[in-house]
Amino acid sequence: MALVAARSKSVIFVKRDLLRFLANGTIVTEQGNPPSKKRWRKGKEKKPPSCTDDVSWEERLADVVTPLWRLSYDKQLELKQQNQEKILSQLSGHLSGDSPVRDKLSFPVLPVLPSPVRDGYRNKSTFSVNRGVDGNPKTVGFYMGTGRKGNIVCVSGDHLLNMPQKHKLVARCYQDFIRLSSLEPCLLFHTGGHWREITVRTNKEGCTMAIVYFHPQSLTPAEVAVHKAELVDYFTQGPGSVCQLDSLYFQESSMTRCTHEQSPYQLLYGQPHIYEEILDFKFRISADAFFQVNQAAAEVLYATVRDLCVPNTEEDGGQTKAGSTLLDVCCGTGAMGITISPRVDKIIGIELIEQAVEDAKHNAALNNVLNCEFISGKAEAVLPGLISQLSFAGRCLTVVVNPARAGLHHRVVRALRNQPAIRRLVYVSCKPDGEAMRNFKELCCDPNSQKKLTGEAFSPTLAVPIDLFPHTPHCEVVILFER
Ligand SMILES: C[S@@+](CC[C@H](N)C(=O)[O-])C[C@H]1O[C@@H](n2cnc3c(N)ncnc32)[C@H](O)[C@@H]1O
Repeated sequence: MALVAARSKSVIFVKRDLLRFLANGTIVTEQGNPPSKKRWRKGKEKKPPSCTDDVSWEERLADVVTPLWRLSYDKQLELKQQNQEKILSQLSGHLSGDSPVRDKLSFPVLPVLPSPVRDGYRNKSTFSVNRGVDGNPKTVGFYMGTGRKGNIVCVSGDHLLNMPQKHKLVARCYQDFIRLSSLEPCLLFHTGGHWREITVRTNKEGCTMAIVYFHPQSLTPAEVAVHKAELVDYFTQGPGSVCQLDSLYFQESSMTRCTHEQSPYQLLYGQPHIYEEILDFKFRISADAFFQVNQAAAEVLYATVRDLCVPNTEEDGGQTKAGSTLLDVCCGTGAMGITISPRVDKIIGIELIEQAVEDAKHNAALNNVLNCEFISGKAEAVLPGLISQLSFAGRCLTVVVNPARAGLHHRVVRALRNQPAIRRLVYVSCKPDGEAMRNFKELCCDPNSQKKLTGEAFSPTLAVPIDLFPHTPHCEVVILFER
């Protein structure tokens, strides 16, 4: 599903830009060519096929998942820079009342900070199960096409540049396991079957967690238990032991995505958590919790966020800013707040996923950070009341927000905008041209009593793009708003 979605807008945009970018005689393939018998030529010259060439399924998949893979990393960064500037000039244009004009930026956009690791950087991958190119319905990889059109093809991700070897190995073993299993795969929910995706999480040290998703259909718990035992046996004693899994989870789910509360993540084997290090802080991550997918680039991101939230601290000799509070909205496992905690008096984090909040509390204690408090709930439900309860006399209130792609709920934007104690707001987004743009405009527009945006307007004063996703068109951007 995710892949099908990823294929839409951004891929089309990149195709167009790639064509423009490579205009000097290089032809970029079109999507939708028929499958080819040509095999993937690993290690050979990356020659882009012409529009008339047959294109292998592997190449087509790489063009969808990592559409910049043919470009040098410098060219990828150049393209991302242009894209970020184009998106952010929309905001400038909107604020000045002009139509958005390219290059007309009213605030600086720094050069994209590169990812320290370019290949195999992902620490989390989810592989689907579907019909392969050879028609085998027990194929583990990434699928293209849609169920509605009946043209789904699942292709192994072994050649994808952003995927680490360990994730590929676990996916291959899972495919081997389900091919041995007597149960059918669950290709479409309404047509039955059981084996669904597998998610693999790894950390810098190579620890590995696998989460298998399973549709129980009408199986009894005792029948499901037999297949869970086979799965454990395969990965601990059988051929899958080559993966050296540190944890094996199992989730029985009859929906596309279930939270732990809706259907618990069952630990079948090993350690309940995976740990990651960022800027010398250690973080526990639960099966269900969000964590940035590129650990090395996440360090660049968190250092940037910290410096924009609490600047000049180095010059102050690393002193805590007296009377300062930081609100970390959509805080996940607490990584942003905790990495900023030495520089402020108090951190308050808000997060929807309960397991992530538990992780955040644990992480504060794990790092001996005593000035953090984490609240579980929807930011739109928690924040308006919280902001009105806090006393700000003489206190400096800074906010960092890092919502999911859906952006911030308008009640959150309203509460932030209408609290005069907030002078600095740092917005972190992996999709600034989507719902986040609506948030930016509401933070910065003239006061509007109809929309209940009565507080003084913010202005964007600096943007720092950071490349967390080499070979893809995506980029994280950190925008500083001040007033
Ligand atoms: C992009 S992640 C950022 C997490 C964290 N800042 C980090 O760097 O790891 C977005 C987070 O927002 C949480 N979230 C989504 N909707 C939310 C809401 N309405 N209220 C609070 N948190 C929400 C998600 O569970 C997820 O942990």
